[in-house]
Amino acid sequence: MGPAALEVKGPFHVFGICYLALSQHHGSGTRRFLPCQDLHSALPAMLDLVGFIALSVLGSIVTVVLTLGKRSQDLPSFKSRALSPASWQWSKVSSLWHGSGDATNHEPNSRQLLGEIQDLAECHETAGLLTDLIRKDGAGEWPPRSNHAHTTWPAPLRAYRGIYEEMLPLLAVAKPSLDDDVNRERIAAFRARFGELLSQRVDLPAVEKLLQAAEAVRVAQLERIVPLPHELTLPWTYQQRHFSLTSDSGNNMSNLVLNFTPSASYSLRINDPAAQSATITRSEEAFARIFYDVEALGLPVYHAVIHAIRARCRGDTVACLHHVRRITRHLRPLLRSYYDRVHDDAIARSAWLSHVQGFYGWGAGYEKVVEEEEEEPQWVKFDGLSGNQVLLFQVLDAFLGLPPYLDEETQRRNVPVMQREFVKAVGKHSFRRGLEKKEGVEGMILEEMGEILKRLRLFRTAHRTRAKVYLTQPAPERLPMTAGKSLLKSDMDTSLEYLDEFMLGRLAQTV
Ligand code: HEM
Repeated sequence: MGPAALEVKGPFHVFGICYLALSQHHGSGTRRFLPCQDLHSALPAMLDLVGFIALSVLGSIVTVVLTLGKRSQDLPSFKSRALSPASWQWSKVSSLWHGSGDATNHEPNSRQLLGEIQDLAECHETAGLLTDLIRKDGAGEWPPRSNHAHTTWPAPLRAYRGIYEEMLPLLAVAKPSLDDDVNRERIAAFRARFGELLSQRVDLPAVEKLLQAAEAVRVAQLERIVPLPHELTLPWTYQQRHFSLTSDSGNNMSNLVLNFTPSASYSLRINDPAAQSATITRSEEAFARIFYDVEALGLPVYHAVIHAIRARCRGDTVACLHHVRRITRHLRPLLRSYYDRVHDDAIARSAWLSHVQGFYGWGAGYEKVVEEEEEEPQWVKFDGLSGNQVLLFQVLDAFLGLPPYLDEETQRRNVPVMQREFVKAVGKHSFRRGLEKKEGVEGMILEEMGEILKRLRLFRTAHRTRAKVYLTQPAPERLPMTAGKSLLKSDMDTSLEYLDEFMLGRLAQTV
């Protein structure tokens, strides 16, 4: 995802709280203030940032509720609904040989896929890790279904939802002001109101008690930069620990995917439909929905990945081919959710940079890093949310034996630990490079994997072009910045060159 505009080094907002089970964001503790000049340049965006905190909090609430309430109900049935792998997968083996294996009508639904994956947990490391990921971070579902029925939430958490609703109209302005005094005044008014509502309505000891009940281990609090109300930072710290993420900025799962209800309606908005144009609100939703769809349509891909690996391990090349073909087939609708939306008609270029991207993209917060040879700790800025955190692409890359796009440190900051482990195991068992036979079923598998690679290259080529179009829209109130790479160079042309290096580099690696 991308770029955006303003570098908010400041507060890091909270959250990725939405994770399903107590996800992340941070917390309280010591904070550093930004240098004045950074704060000054960041002013127009601060409102958004603080607004985002509200959303994050809401997310964390959702997460907590889901964790506490839903797991116990869902997990047993998750198991009982499992299908036997043999019940569907071999129905059209003969057609595979002719490359026409269309098992669409035999594809299990997501409930069945979940059951299948769980049944395989004991059989293969990748299935075991995916099962853990789905059970612990998804409460038995994938993508995680957060509980948006807030009247059912534990009482201490309900206050957050009310505050979100009250603050929503103040989150975004139709036309960002370039006048610093005006912005400063809005920011101060926003924060004052937000702080007032939080301190009046949130029973923090009760919130903490609830969160403590869901957590077994206590760890040291993380340091922060901008002072945020304790009512926000405390729940975030718990979630951050639960998901083993260090970034204060949240991530794709917490800040986007979990804003959808179990029936896939977009629930936690940034732009208030009562106050913003339809173009803005439609663009925001279309953008967010790509990430939700990619994860929802990713489940059969993950299922096919573990089956393909397992089949390969036991030397069953026909089964392996079948599952590799399932991956290719599922990629079509999955990538369509990107292709059909990332254009001006669905996500207006005039709205994206100014009213959508910033909320997701700001890299807020710093991490203290002590290098061996350095006496003084270094402060490393967190990235915001980026498409580079999406599980699906990491799994596909690993399956094809490509090196990870994100380095280990960035993964540790922005990718939940269970997702990291699943991806790592898939990479460990990747077999494409070991396929030598150019004929027979092995040759067909190799060819099919080449098809997946081709689709990935196509996505990366299209993404490079489309991203540039969105990044080059005028947004004078912002500094050049991207979600994944934080503050860029001083002007957009140089910044684009810099970004292009990453995208081009990744394209070159996709072979
Ligand atoms: C208009 C919207 C978007 C823009 C401007 C944009 C921009 C960018 C930029 C500049 C990068 C390279 C820097 C980085 O690593 O963050 C990037 C990486 C990436 N983006 Fe986006 N992005 C957008 C939407 C999306 C969407 C909707 C997806 C997928 C659902 C996505 C998936 C990725 C992935 C997987 C990467 C990592 C590099 C790769 O695998 O090729 N992006 N994006």
